[in-house]
Amino acid sequence: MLNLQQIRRDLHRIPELGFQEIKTQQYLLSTIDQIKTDRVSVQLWKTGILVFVAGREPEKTIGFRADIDGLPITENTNLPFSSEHSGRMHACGHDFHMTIALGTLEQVIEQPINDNCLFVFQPAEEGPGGALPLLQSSEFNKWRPDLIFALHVAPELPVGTVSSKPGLLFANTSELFLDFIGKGGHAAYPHLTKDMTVAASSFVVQMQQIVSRNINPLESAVVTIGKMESGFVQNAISEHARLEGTIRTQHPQAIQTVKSQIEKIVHGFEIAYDCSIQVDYGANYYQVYNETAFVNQFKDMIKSSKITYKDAAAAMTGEDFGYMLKDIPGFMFWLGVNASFGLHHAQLNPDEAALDVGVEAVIRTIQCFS
Ligand SMILES: CC(=O)N[C@@H](CCC[C@H](N)C(=O)O)C(=O)O
Repeated sequence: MLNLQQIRRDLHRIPELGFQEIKTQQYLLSTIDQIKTDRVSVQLWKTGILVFVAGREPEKTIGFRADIDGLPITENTNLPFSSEHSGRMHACGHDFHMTIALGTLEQVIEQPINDNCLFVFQPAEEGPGGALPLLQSSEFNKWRPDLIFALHVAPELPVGTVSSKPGLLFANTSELFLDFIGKGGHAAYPHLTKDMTVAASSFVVQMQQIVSRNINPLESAVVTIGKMESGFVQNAISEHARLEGTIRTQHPQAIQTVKSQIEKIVHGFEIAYDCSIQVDYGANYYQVYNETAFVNQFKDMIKSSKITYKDAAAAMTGEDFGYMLKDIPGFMFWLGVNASFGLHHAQLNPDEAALDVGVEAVIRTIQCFS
């Protein structure tokens, strides 16, 4: 029997960024090898893995997706199994998602169900996005599921709890990268330079009015700059600044509204600061929109188990799983992991007691839809 706590800790030590999940893929493959039988077929897709388990009397294929990448965050938990990869951390719980998928896979192999199951270990959820190219791949389409679901850890929910809602669960997103190019020089001669620290700082503040003045107050949108870089030394004026952020909206079309406002501000700043500004929107994710019938069936099934069900509110998090739900019926739910620090925090430390709850919720969901 797989030791899920050990697996989670092993995976936690080796976080890798999107499409660089080489060690993670190796680790997953060797674990799958330990439990594989002749019912099981394994297919690699880039740094991800697809595992197909043939059912006893299959009428359809049920998919479960687990994302496998880490984040460019330096871990600060002091855990004995902290990240061994400098500047990388499983700060979004994907180590939990993978472990729960493996634990469920083991159970489905040991006690096969009627329908086929597809376990999707998907790379690059945090960026640049693995779900969309995977959906279009021949590897995925060979075993294309008839329905698919996924979970995400929720630090604010107690262990033993799951949560979901019909309709919109996660937002539409777009990454945002802005490069400001001006003219550097001595700190004492600002009049001879085009100072990109001042331009970029002012841009961050100006952008905060986009949502409040352009989005219907009854709808939601977020513009966040998570990273700001400028200059080399305290006594020189910076000729290059870079802002990295993300746009989130409740409605798909509102992403365009925000982008077009950003472009207007860019144009004004190029004139006002006599500089050039390059805009790159990086990866864009479609909203996670849950099918009502699946969520209701899931809710009823959970209520008949020891796990607690809570109705969720929509969140402004993003997920490229939204692309899968755009094409394939299904849903996503939150799994409580009771942690004091939230997702994307360097001190995130989910409670490992949630691993067994996750496996139970996933196996019950597969059985419920089979
Ligand atoms: C669940 C979660 O935290 N997902 C990420 C997805 C990132 C999408 C992309 N890199 C972006 O920032 O727009 C999130 O940050 O919500």
